[in-house]
Formats: sequence, C-alpha cells, structure tokens
Amino acid sequence: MWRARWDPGVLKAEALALLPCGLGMAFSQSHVMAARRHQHSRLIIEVDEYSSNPTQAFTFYNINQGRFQPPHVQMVDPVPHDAPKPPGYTRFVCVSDTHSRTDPIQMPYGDVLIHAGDFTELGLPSEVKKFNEWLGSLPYEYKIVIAGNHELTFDQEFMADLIKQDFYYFPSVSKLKPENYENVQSLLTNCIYLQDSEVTVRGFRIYGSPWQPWFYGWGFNLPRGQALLEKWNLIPEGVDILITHGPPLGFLDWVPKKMQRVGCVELLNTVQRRVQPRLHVFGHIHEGYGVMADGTTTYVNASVCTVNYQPVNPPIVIDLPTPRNS
Ligand SMILES: Nc1nc2c(ncn2[C@@H]2O[C@H](COP(=O)(O)O)[C@@H](O)[C@H]2O)c(=O)[nH]1
Ligand SMILES: [Mn+2]
Ligand SMILES: [Mn+2]
Repeated sequence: MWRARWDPGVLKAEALALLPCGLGMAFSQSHVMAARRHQHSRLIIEVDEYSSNPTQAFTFYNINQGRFQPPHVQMVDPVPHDAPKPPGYTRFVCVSDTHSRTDPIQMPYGDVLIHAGDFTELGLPSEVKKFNEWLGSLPYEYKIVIAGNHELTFDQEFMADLIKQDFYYFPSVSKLKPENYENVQSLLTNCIYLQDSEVTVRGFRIYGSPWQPWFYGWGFNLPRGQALLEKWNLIPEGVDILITHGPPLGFLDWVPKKMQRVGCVELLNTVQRRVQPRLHVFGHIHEGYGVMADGTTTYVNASVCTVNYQPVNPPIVIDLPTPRNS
C-alpha cells in the first residue's frame, strides 16, 4: 500500500509494508524512500539500496511488499496468432533477440511490429542491411526497432573506446572504418528506430531505449544504479508502450543456470511507480520468453532466440484498444 506524506517542500510517497499474513512491518527508511515527489512535479525514483543485487532486491520486495505475487501479478497467455482482432483494437507483434536468424520465423498478422533489440550478432553493417531487407519484406503498417547490446556499432561511445584499444575483443568490428558505421542507423530505412526517443503511431505514445545493466562490456551497457536510472529518467510520463532491451526486476528476468534475477531494479520502479505504461516490451534474457501482467502493465519478453541462440520462440501478439481520435 502507498501513502503520500507532506514534508517541507517535498511530498514523499512511501510504502507501508505489509506482510502477506496482514501484519504490518517496519523496514529501513532508505527502502521506504525509494521514491519521492516534488510539489507540482513528477515522482522522483531513487536508487534502491539493493540495486546491485537484483536477486536480493526481488526477495526483499516480495517478502515485504508482495510485489510479484498473485492475484495482481500473473502469467498471461499471449493472443493466438490466428485469433481475430477485436474491432477498435491495434494488434502489436512483438519480437526481440532475433540475432540475424530471421529466416525460420513465422510472422503473424498485425498492425505494428515491435523489435526490442539484439537484431544482429555484432552490429556489422552487413547484418544491419540484411535485417533491414527482412523488415522491408514484412507487411506491418509500422515497424518500430530499438538496439540491444549486440548492436555494437549503434553505440558511438562504445565504438570510440574500441578503436583506442590495442587488444580487440571483437576483431570483425574493430577493423571497420568509422565511415562504415558512423551512420549505421541510416541503414534502417524500413522501420522507425528509437534510441532514448519516442514516436506516436495510431495514437499510442511509444518510447524506446537500448540500455541494460553491465554484463561483459557489450554495447549500451551501464552500471546498475544511478547511471541506468538517469536513462530511465528520460522516459516521459504518459508513454503507452515502453520498449527496452532488458527486463525490469522480477518480470521474465530469471537466469536459471545462475539461479539469479538479473532485471534492473530502477527500471522496475520507474515502470511501476512513475511511467505505468500499458505495455512494456523487452528481451535480452532469452530464458525469460513469455508474458506477465501486474494489473497496470503487461510485460512481454519477446526473445525469439533461446539461450542457445536457436530462433524457435514465436512472435508474441498483444491487442490493445486503439486510442480514440486516431
Ligand atoms: N547472469 C546474467 N546473465 C546475463 C545477463 N545479461 C545477459 N545474460 C545471459 O546472456 C544471454 C544472452 O544475452 P545476449 O545479450 O548476449 O543475447 C541471456 O539469455 C542470459 O543467459 C546478466 O546481466 N546477468
Ligand atoms: Mn540476445
Ligand atoms: Mn542482449
């Protein structure tokens, strides 16, 4: 349960923790104050003290706040590909992590394609061109794409660092000349590419962002905590559909071989407390393919590839009522 409290100049939203059995339980002030609201302005999300340990954060939130439990949090069956679209709805076809393996994918009927990143293995211009050709062959009215950590050439700072290094971890990328990748986004002529930016289609405000928690130094990696929170703070209120490459904590973010939750704690708090989109589409954690909902937001991990990079998971279809006047 949430309550807002007036403090001089600042409205602080705080969680009143309840144990599942209904007994109230006090917990540390730094946790309670994970969000605050300035007068007449938006809710401010703060870095969680367990930010760097998402598995621990998950356990804490679940025990103290029941945050990931039924009945408000549930697994959801995606819409069957052959189900008729209800009148007045827009059909979104969600994919992610296709990793240059699009040939076997059976693409269903829909209005808007969403791709949540990792469309290549290394972001090589040849891969981007091939992906763009595939997009061009698809019949959707709108195709919206973000990058993931595998789109190395889309991360200009990553590339600037890479060419300074003596030891090249990614030889085929390192030998690219700057003129071959500086405008790599321009190769995506058959979609709307979002990078910390938004677009409105069919009346839906859609925002896309490629950043994810640091993991072996790939593209668009940032440390957990303040650095990622600053990217999530760019997401405007009122967004209907959020696309990120990685998951938020607790939703389709489980890595079985490590027995770890790896979703971003600050992304979860931004989504659940501030932005509250209708739909959040992501991928990155291939093992987490599926759909969940928390009563406000539907979460889609649309990873087509398995953890072994086999492109076997079907695209996920979601129908949303089209906003009026669009
Ligand atoms: N323990 C963690 N595993 C991670 C994390 N990020 C990714 N992964 C694992 O890698 C695969 C594939 O990711 P890709 O970006 O290389 O395609 C993913 O399915 C996980 O198994 C992480 O932060 N922690
Ligand atoms: Mn991937
Ligand atoms: Mn990824």
